[in-house]
Amino acid sequence: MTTTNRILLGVNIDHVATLRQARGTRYPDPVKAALDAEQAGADGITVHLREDRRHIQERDVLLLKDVLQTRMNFEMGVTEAMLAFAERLRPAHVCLVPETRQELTTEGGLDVARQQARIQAAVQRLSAVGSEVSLFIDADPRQIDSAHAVGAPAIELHTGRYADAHTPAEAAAEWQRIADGVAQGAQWGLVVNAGHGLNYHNVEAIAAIPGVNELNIGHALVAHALFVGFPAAVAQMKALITAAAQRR
Ligand SMILES: CC(=O)[C@@H](O)[C@H](O)COP(=O)(O)O
Ligand SMILES: NCC(=O)COP(=O)(O)O
Repeated sequence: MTTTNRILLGVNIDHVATLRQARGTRYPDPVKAALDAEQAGADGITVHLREDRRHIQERDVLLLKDVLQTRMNFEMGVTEAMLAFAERLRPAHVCLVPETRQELTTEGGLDVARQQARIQAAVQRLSAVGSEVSLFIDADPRQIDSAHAVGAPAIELHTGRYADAHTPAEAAAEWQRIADGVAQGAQWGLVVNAGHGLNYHNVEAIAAIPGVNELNIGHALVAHALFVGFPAAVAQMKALITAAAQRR
């Protein structure tokens, strides 16, 4: 496995939009948050255009496409409408995620193993317009093998179960599952990212896993920004993960 001490921070701005949508106002603007995040050290900006449009809107994505100086990581469900939208948008990265309307948040990874043909077709369509396609999956050996089999160049391992662990033993077991998943993905030559539920208290152990390329972090960062401001929240997270990655 080729390892590097460098780790990237993808800042997810969905929940800036959540606050705006709660009142139907023009503020706070996720586009401003994205620009502030870039200035504070974000390596990329992640947005999830959900089918129910509960937070990010098309308007946000189109504006971001024009103004971002880093790169957009566009999260989307695997539907014909979203595929057609992404083909027109041509983001630098697309992350395919599972989506259901009732869920509070993305509760698990994409089941690539059970829908290989459908995911492979999506990977091919998005790769054809120049996007690097990543699959948001659980750190499950079968799903990682399937991600490789369908031709995805990248995966993002779902860290939600690690973040939600109730005991240190449970967290350690989930951490090990993720570390094993990173090693397996790297053996296949995949770019391995991780994210979901990461915060200022639990992120360092994940950032210290050799081979992790990028962490996508949103909810905790936006929450912290309420108290310290968006640039400081991003800078603190970037410093934390950069220092942790030095310990690899
Ligand atoms: C796919 C993922 O983990 C994040 O984008 C997350 O979905 C943030 O948005 P929600 O909280 O709406 O799930
Ligand atoms: N893909 C995970 C992501 O973008 C951010 O998830 P969260 O930090 O908002 O839970």
